[in-house]
Amino acid sequence: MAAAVDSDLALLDVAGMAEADRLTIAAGTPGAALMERAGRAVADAVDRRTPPGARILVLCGPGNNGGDGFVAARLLARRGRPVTLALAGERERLSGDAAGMAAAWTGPIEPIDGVRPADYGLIVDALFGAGLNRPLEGAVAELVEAVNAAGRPVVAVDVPSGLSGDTGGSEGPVIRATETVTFFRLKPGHLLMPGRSLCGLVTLAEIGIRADVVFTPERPAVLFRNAPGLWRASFPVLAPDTHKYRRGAVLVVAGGLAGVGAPRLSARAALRIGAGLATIACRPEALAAHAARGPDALMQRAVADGAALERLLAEKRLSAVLVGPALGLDGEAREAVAAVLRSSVPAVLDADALTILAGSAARAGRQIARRGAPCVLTPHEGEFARLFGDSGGGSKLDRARRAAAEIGAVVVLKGADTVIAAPEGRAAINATGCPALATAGSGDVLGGMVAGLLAQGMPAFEAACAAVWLHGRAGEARGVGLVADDLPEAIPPLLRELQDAGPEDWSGAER
Ligand SMILES: NC(=O)C1=CN([C@@H]2O[C@H](COP(=O)(O)OP(=O)(O)OC[C@H]3O[C@@H](n4cnc5c(N)ncnc54)[C@H](O)[C@@H]3O)[C@@H](O)[C@H]2O)[C@@H](O)CC1
Ligand SMILES: [K+]
Repeated sequence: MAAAVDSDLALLDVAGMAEADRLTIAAGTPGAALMERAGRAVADAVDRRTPPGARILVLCGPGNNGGDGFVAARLLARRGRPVTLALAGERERLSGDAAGMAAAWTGPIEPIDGVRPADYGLIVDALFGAGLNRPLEGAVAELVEAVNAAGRPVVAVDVPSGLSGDTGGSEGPVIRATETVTFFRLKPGHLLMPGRSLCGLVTLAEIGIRADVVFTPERPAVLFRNAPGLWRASFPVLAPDTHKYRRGAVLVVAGGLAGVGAPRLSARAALRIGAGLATIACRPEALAAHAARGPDALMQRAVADGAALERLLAEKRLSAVLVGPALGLDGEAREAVAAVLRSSVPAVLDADALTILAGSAARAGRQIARRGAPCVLTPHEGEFARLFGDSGGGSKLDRARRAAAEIGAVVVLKGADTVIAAPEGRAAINATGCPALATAGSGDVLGGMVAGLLAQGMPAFEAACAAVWLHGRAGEARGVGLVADDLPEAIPPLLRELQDAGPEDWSGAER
């Protein structure tokens, strides 16, 4: 993996950020210098958000997050801002750089009880950041509720207080921020739900942490936010002399008459994302129904049983297979999933195929290991739970990563904060998309997009990340009122946008 190329998109969890801090300090940058720059970034965000006369309330906690708050307060006061600073805890108990920054603050330090957030034009939340280790309670919890009730703009330092930077969750009250200023790299909690919706705008500030010291070939980034920079290098490009088989042939394994629509959405999406050929393998009784519906570019083949499907899967020119959408759960459906798992074609398992594997992740893992071709699983939370149970618990990121390692396949755990995890440990969190994507058939389109990219030779993790990102953007492009049929049609303009931007400009399309 090209760690250097991807490190801009890296995410750091709490432990990773502490390590980045430690390595940078060991390489010669004092911790106080980092804190000074962090505080300045916060003060700059406040300046951008408030008119000069607005009263600013800075709420500081007992650790380094509070230290950043002391710096911001000092700089804002120096810029002529009316600043009130309140400290949760006792000043004498501050230590290290935070104590140094408190000493440099020459204004009064108020206790937090008695502070009325509604009296201020903006509130800086520097109560707790990466060091949060238990739910907020007592006076601090009440203060957080009062801040949220005041309805004033809130600039949170690093993460909204009460939120876990690792999981995006909280077990007690949590600040609802207008903007969150974080440092060096985003944290998983900024992207995972509900964290993403509590952070407001997330601003990333460079504070002098050295990427070249933090990410090295021996210690590459493994967590990422999903953006074109993560997969652009392997995204298919049409060769001038290409032909349809070289572009890749996708087989979508469908069920009977009752499920004609879903596999067609998948096949259409595979074609739209660039596969040269898409064929639907269906039960004989469904053949006429498939043939009667567009688009004419789609092919259909009747397969009477598992053996017939195996012959199709053995065709040399086939380059990816998708099984699951509206497949059904009967004996024939089971045979189809087994045939795909025995084949050596890059595969996407979705929907009913995942339900068929429910409770047998270990056996499926052995089959996947034997097949020696990439495999991508695209469960939503329900399918994931049926297949992997709680997968050891923890955050959505933790669960997806453990599941991918367990089953030896790329796992796409879908939702507003889709996580894509590879078996060797890499994972990405996606932030494109919109609630309108929660509609029937949307997942079938995604499965087809992954299969279409696999068919074009994209590695499984990159194919899954690209498909998820583009699927989200397609949803945004169509917006409210979309139906799944719209999504494949929204793909070509996105491909053109990416193509026209050129590799060096793709960062402009990142989100
Ligand atoms: N890691 C880095 O590279 C940098 C970190 N900085 C700041 O440092 C922060 C992390 O600092 P700390 O590790 O000191 O952690 P925090 O400042 O987040 O909080 C730690 C303190 O809060 C207490 N605490 C935790 N949860 C509590 C709860 N629920 N109720 C009451 N007390 C609680 C802990 O016992 C500890 O005293 C970051 O979030 C960031 O704002 C910046 O100064 C710049 C550089
Ligand atoms: K905070």
